[in-house]
Amino acid sequence: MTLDAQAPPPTDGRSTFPAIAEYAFLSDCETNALVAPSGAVEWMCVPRPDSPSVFTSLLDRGAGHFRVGPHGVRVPVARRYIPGTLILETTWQTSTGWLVVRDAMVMGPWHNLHERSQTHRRTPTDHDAEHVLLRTVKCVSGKVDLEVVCSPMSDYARYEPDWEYIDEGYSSVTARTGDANPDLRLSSSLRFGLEGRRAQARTRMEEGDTHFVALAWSPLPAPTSFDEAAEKMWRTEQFWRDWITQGFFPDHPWRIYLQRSALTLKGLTYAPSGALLAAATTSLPETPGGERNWDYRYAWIRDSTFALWGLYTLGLDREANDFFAFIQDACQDNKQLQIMYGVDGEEELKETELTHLTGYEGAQPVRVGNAAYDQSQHDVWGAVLDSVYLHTRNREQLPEALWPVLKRQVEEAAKHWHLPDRGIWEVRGQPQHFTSSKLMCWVALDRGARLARLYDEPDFAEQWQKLADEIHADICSKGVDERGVFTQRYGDDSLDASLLLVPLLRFLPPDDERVRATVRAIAEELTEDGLVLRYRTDDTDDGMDGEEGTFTICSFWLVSALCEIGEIDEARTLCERLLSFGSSLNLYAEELDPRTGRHLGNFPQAFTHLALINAVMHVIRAEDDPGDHRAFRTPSRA
Ligand SMILES: OC[C@H]1O[C@H](O[C@H]2O[C@H](CO)[C@@H](O)[C@H](O)[C@H]2O)[C@H](O)[C@@H](O)[C@@H]1O
Repeated sequence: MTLDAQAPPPTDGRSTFPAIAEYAFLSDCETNALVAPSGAVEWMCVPRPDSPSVFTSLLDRGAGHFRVGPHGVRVPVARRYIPGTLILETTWQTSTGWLVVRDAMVMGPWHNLHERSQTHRRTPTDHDAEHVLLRTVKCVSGKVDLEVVCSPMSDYARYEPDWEYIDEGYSSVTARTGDANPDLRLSSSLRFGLEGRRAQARTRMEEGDTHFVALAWSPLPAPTSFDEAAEKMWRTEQFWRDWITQGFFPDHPWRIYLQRSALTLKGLTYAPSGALLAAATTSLPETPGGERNWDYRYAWIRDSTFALWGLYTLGLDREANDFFAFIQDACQDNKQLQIMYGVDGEEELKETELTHLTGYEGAQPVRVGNAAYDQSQHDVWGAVLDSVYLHTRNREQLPEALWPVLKRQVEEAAKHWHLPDRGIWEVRGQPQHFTSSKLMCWVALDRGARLARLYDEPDFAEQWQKLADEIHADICSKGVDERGVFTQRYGDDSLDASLLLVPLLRFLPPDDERVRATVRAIAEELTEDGLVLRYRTDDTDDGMDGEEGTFTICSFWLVSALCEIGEIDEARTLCERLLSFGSSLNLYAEELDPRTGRHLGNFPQAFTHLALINAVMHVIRAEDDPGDHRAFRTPSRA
């Protein structure tokens, strides 16, 4: 694809792509966007987060962007989120003045007042996405030349939209985007010129001047004046602050990391259905220039239920209701639970390659869809059962309509636990007897039996408990090597970081020698510069070539597991190090290169943020109660 002149290419061999961790994440809990430090939105998919993208510079420098910033300056002096929100504030200094830009995806009041929503399946709340990306600008000192360039390319940059003016003036324009995306409407206090595939505006701002630019993709009204824009920005700020205020955050220097992770997880929800996305992007490479590039814009049962665990730990439990309703929808008419779905419950996520895109720094292929959707992964039933048990026990309230669905999941685990599968890491090699898959089947039977007791079904409770004990014994005899370390798969001594879940899911108590041996072996033998790999790619047939970075969820799991076995100082040191690797906005991708600190893989990733919450809370609670380092129990794991 030809380079769109969004920035002159560097002449010194540097990448033209921002580092993955430099992107800011915006969301309205319906769709999301990534903003580069230059002020360019380089990734946005509308109307859904898994729709074709309309700005795709993230994956190809010539594939569309939307920039608001000063003319001639590409690097801001500061970027931050307005505290407690997903509103980005970028401060610019030029040779003549200072400019502050705020970016948000607008949240407004519930708007389906006279007719019901076509998209929302969950119980209406007081708020709803307004389908507007809003950018407000203020010159705070001197004079600054402001530049706006909106250059969308719809359908993953396969289609160049036509721009046209909406009325007699210059301030409202529409991009006709073809069939794959809704038309885009741009309204502003500025005057647009239409130049080929771009709508652009330029003006000289003086101290105290304000402007706004709003990009809308639905018939909902966008602001028509700066005052209206400021009011929408304020409402959005209130929405996020009200949400975060429902949580419990310890008075601790690490509070900001917890809040940012919670906000990121909330931003990865898809409110209309209750789904949670694994990440906002597709195909950000796990290996620089490599082929381990996947589409994460879907709802994995595993990632989602773990995310609910993270939110729950902070007292944020309302998202669970919507997700359980999503699962109930997915299983209606006795359908089998899949390991993942589209955000509106789509069952088929056919994987294809977008060969017209260069890929991030040349990493190909760029994939959309995910062929893992029809894999058998035997952790799925335990993930759901554990999540429901966690919420049920502590609310003392049983989700009755869900009980028949849950019973079926326990039965599935009972039927399949002894068979090989693709495992928690979704390997594309041959199915194996993965120990962590069997561990999660034990979780399904164990939590199923506990729930059956709560539902007063003693026969099921007894039958499931018996099988849980059998699986437990099987794992302890075949999934442990002669050193007493839990191994990746039966009959093989390879290590796997998913076995850090053994203490976290209460399979064995933390003072069991096998737990200590496993945690120590992973800490010492499955790390690169102290950060944890999922597994060694040379002893695991995952169907791919090349190496991968350290998997950050696993590094945070190690922090939690070290706390469990009483190694609090080591846990704190590792946690501090991991927190220092966060982006300047405290966001995380899937993986880290421990030598360079470079983030790799999709971004921002729910897995990493949910594990950060659990790790940080483990350390904080262990510090609060030094006499009993094992005082912390995740709520369901007593
Ligand atoms: O390792 C190959 C697999 O990588 C992806 O899976 C990973 O991401 C999922 C979503 O966060 C997560 O649930 C899983 O545990 C991870 O291994 C990819 O989605 C797969 O298609 C691919 O086979």
